[in-house]
Amino acid sequence: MDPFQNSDLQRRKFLEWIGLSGLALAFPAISLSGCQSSRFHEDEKQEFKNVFDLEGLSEKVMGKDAIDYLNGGADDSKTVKANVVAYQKIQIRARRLIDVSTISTKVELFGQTYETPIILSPVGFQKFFHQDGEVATAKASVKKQHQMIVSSVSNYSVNEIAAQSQADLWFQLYPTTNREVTKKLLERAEKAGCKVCVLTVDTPVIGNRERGGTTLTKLIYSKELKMGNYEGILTEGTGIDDPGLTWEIISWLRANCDMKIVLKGIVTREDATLALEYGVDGIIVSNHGGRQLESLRSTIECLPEIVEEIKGRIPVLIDGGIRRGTDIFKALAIGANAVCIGRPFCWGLGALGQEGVEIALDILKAELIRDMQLAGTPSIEKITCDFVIGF
Ligand SMILES: Cc1cc2nc3c(=O)[nH]c(=O)nc-3n(C[C@H](O)[C@H](O)[C@H](O)COP(=O)(O)O)c2cc1C
Ligand SMILES: CC(C)CC(=O)C(=O)O
Repeated sequence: MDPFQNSDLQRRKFLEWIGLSGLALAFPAISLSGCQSSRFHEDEKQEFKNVFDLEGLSEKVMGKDAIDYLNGGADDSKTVKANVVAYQKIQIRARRLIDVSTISTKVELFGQTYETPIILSPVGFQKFFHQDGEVATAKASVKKQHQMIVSSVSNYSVNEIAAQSQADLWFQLYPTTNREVTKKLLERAEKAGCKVCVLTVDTPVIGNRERGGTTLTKLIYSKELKMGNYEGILTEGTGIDDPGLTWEIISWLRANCDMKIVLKGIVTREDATLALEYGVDGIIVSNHGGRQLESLRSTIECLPEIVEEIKGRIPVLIDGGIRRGTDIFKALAIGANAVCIGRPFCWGLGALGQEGVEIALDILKAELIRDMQLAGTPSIEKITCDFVIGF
């Protein structure tokens, strides 16, 4: 496994891939070497029509282990596919002759206004995709004004990411089997300025990642790709997933941190009810991008019963399979307050570092805005269930 990407190779492969290898000579200023400083010629950016173009490039420049780890799911990846396919079954009901000359994508979550409803899901080990890892992602999220959620198993620590990017981050927590260690993780996140703790509840054990083989285990024990948040605190025998976790964790978190608590991984009405009873601040409808339990429903199929149960009392977010502006539109119409994306921004990161993440975010936001114009919904609040059918 070679975790560190060769930037010159990325540049050469990129130019070959888009059939512009001549540009290397014609535009010496267009450089991929040292991805942090690379800037793309506008014409080159046009080559990325959608996030799948970034996926294509990421497959050319990342190693096989990294691609398998990123794109793989549990067992036969049926739920990975279901997440994507389910959006195609839903259709949009557009309204006509509505002034869409100005579009607002602003949303309010946890008492704060966000420029867009598109949030970056927590994704671990981002240095495996690009040497600048989570710092590149965070810089792109700041520049493009999207919220980023930092994974517990990030390579850069939450503190390093915040310091290098000036981002206001949310922190995703995998509680360890040792509460003293978990407490220190929370302290680190709060010190880095995080106001929201996203507690992932779908990982009592790690799913059967057949496609990636032993890659995830190697990542967890890698000396080169260390897990920054655990530096100096992970004690011998402490598990980073806790099969003994129960709803009791919510009151423990309340007692041990001041962050808002958002549950990530809710897929049923019953657990939405319990989330309300335990007083969490929000939920993310998620099946971990199909990486944990195989044969779960797609998340967009889970959303209606959860929205019905929550009745607007706390924000409901969703992730899994979102690849197009129309997918975002459909999720918002069915009742999500915001959406999160995982693999699409990682394709950008793997392909081009920070610039690639920016391109992925630009593409999805531009698609959403155009779709809102075409559907006749000038603001996010206008996107209601009257605008979709077939869910
Ligand atoms: C490579 C990879 C690593 C992930 N790491 C984490 C993680 O550390 N914590 C977590 O809660 N979810 C993690 N997830 C799940 C994502 O947060 C998210 O739920 C999922 O990627 C959404 O589906 P999508 O990739 O189809 O957009 C990971 C997903 C991927 C693809
Ligand atoms: C299970 C974690 C260690 C990483 C993760 O969330 C993932 O690979 O999906």
